[in-house]
Amino acid sequence: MYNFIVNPNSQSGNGLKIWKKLEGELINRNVKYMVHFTKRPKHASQIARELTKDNKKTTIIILGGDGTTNEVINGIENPDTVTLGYIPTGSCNDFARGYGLPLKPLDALDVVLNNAHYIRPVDNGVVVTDNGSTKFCSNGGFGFDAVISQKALKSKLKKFLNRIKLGKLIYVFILLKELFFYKPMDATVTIDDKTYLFNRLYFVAFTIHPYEGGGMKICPDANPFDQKIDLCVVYDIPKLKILTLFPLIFLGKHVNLKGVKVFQGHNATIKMSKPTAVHTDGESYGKHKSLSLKCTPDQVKLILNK
Ligand SMILES: Nc1ncnc2c1ncn2[C@@H]1O[C@H](COP(=O)(O)OP(=O)(O)OP(=O)(O)O)[C@@H](O)[C@H]1O
Repeated sequence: MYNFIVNPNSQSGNGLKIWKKLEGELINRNVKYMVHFTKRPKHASQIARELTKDNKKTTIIILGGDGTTNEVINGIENPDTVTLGYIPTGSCNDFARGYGLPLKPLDALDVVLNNAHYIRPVDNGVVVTDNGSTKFCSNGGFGFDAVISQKALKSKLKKFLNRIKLGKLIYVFILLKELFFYKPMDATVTIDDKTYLFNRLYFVAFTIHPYEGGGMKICPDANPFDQKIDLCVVYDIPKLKILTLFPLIFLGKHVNLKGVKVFQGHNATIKMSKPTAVHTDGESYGKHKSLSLKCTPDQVKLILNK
């Protein structure tokens, strides 16, 4: 039996339309399922908690964007009893990209339902701050990239752009506006006991798989099965050069440029000279001065395309 957690509001309301199409397919194929609609932010965590609290084997299929996937991961009580499937209906869908899953919902449903798939334990990260911790399944950011993501979440323009299937453009608009005001800061980054000092740091992106922000290969060599966190630090670059950097990130060609450093490790600690924005999977995690990162030892299993 499949438990579908559906965010009808993903991609600014398209989630519901997509679910209706998929539900027709489930009925045609005589598939046994239950559907649980999310009714508000964080509700996906609550649903996932309810579905997994009794330690029985459960299959959960997420229909939503990266934010919904983050909420489900954070709600699951006993990760090793859970098999996850994923139908991307968000505006970024980096989780699907990171695991080579189809971006078209009907094709993604096919991966879940057909026997031509395999199931593998996958990495999830955890961010620990002074105020608590949260898990992430794709990526996060500390600094300027988190400012962009937090502003995008509040943007009314995002809704409009999603409606005309250009949701990703919002990040370009906000980048251009916020870059003008952003003040880079000093920071230290410690990876597996080695500490690096950065001046004029813009942001540290941290990832499980290569993708962030709707297809940017921010850490091209990240491997979602290696129990390591990958980091990309951007620092000490003139602001105008940052603009030329972003198109290169889509191709993963930024990593050897001056002002960009990529790292990989089991543990990382980042300390900023002042509190700054944090995002996890595109969702806001407030402002912090320091945080630590690692992969969770307990892994969920994910249905993957052969
Ligand atoms: N019924 C609902 N009404 C309003 N918001 C909801 C509802 N259900 C979930 N949400 C919120 O919707 C937000 C966006 O969801 P999600 O990230 O899945 O889609 P997206 O923003 O379109 O995709 P992406 O993260 O890939 O850009 C999440 O923060 C979630 O908490």
